[in-house]
Amino acid sequence: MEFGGAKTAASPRPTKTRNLSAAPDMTDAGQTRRLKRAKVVVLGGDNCGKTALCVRFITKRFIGEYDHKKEMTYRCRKVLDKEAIDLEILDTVNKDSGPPANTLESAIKWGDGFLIMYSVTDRSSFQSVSSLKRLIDSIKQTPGEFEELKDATHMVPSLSGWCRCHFCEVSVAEDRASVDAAVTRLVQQLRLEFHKQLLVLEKRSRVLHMKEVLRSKLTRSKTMQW
Ligand SMILES: Nc1nc2c(ncn2[C@@H]2O[C@H](COP(=O)(O)OP(=O)(O)OP(=O)(O)O)[C@@H](O)[C@H]2O)c(=O)[nH]1
Repeated sequence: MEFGGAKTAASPRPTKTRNLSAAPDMTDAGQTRRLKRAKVVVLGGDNCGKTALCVRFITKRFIGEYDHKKEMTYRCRKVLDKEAIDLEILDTVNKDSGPPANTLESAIKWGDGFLIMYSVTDRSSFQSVSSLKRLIDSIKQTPGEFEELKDATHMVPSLSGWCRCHFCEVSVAEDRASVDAAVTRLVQQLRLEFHKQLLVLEKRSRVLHMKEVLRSKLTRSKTMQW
């Protein structure tokens, strides 16, 4: 999970899909033991730059104004850290009163990884970071450390540690590399998680295999006694 400030110096889902470059589950590693696809959800307050970030990442361009009233899923194939990955990036809409809770919840259920954005020129967007992280933690059952936050609510490094998120400072307008770095960092974390899950699955299947071998040996020796 990532969160970041922007604007200066950071399914089955019924959404429109825009395929801006090429084609894309965590579980689909094939035999190559690598993460081939990932679903990323971009979250954040109103006008904090979510669409700008998605468009910048995919097309490399910053166009300034974005006609964006509905959530949109972008698909692209990217080579990040020298490995190709098919990404589905869901750009959520957060107009004024915010999206209906069920829309946000289903977006979070759908996603593998999350970019929570805020704008350094909009304090309220920064304040919404913690509620978004709480929502992700409750839906994905990931650990948060909210009870430890005391007076440091407005300090970014504290919020980053408190949220257990990596923090990136991004300028979508002026620094494309910072956008790529933020997404790459998220994909690195997803790859790490994927490999952890793979190891757990392999361990489980080895245990099951050993149990099966032992059971068949025991059955055979009983048969011989009879
Ligand atoms: N100066 C500057 N402006 C930015 C940056 N990123 C986005 N903006 C501007 O901020 C405004 C909002 O950007 P959007 O990408 O539409 O924000 P959003 O979060 O998708 O907006 P909604 O989903 O409609 O709430 C636009 O006018 C962008 O041009 C940035 O890095 N620097």
